[in-house]
Amino acid sequence: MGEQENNKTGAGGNAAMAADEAPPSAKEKGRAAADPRLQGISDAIRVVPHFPKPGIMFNDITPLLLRPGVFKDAVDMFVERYRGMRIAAVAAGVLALRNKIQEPMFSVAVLLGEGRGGLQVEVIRSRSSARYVRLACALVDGRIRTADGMPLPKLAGRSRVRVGIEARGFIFGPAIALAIGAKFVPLRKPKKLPGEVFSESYVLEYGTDCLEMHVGAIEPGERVVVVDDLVATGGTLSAAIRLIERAGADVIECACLIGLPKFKNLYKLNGKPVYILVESRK
Ligand SMILES: O=P(O)(O)OC[C@H]1O[C@H](OP(=O)(O)OP(=O)(O)O)[C@H](O)[C@@H]1O
Ligand SMILES: Nc1ncnc2[nH]cnc12
Repeated sequence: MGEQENNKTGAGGNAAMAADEAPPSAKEKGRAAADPRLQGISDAIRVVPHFPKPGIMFNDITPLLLRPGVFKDAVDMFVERYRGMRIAAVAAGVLALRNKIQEPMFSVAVLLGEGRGGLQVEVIRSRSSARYVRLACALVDGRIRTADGMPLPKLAGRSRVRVGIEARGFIFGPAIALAIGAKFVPLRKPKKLPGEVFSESYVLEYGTDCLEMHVGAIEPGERVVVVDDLVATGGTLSAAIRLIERAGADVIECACLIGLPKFKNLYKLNGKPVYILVESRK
């Protein structure tokens, strides 16, 4: 699967669309551009030059959090986008399953074969040292084949999950999750979660880091939206997407309050779209 990215700004600014997706209609663009809440959100973000190190224009969301009306506007805009989103029954992408087959750390999938029905994969997912969950499925272009007759809806799942990335993602994620009736799954920095974890390293605008997620927090087939305050290089979101896909779940979209224009169109999110409310002012 080729990597492509898809930025959608709530401000209606230069959206770069995935090749196979229709561009937003003039009506959609007009509605987004006309939303008066976006100006208030943008104005409430403070840009601090040379923090945390020289050359970085730091986008500080704390002034926005001091203004409950603006904070609520930001949460509401995400809630309005995701509340009515129809959840399709797809367990995981072919890319994710192929990744699992190649990854010794998560060596839980075995390729059974490839036929007219698509790719047939046996997934054995470790939940704890004592217990294993065994699933067999085949996925190609969203079509699912079960190898042991497991009913499709049960395999695919229909639950909604909202994932928040430590630490600023935690500010927005739970509020949005509660409003849309989704569970909230924290992705944390290393050595914070007590249970068995998946780990992913990534590169930041100003360093490197690692994210962890509890094994079992997200089930195969669950549809997930990843929330963070800001996307710069996209390294954090990419790591989050990899973690979630390793759990066999499907990332529907990434949602960020702020996008940094200097990285626009440069980050690779495994073809996952990112919905951005406002672009950084400087
Ligand atoms: O697109 P990227 O280049 O990955 O950068 C974006 C990430 O950087 C910031 O978090 P940071 O790691 O500074 O930590 P914090 O949330 O704990 O403040 C921000 O909250 C995003 O998570
Ligand atoms: N310029 C920036 N401002 C705030 N958070 C960031 N995370 C990565 N780059 C950032």
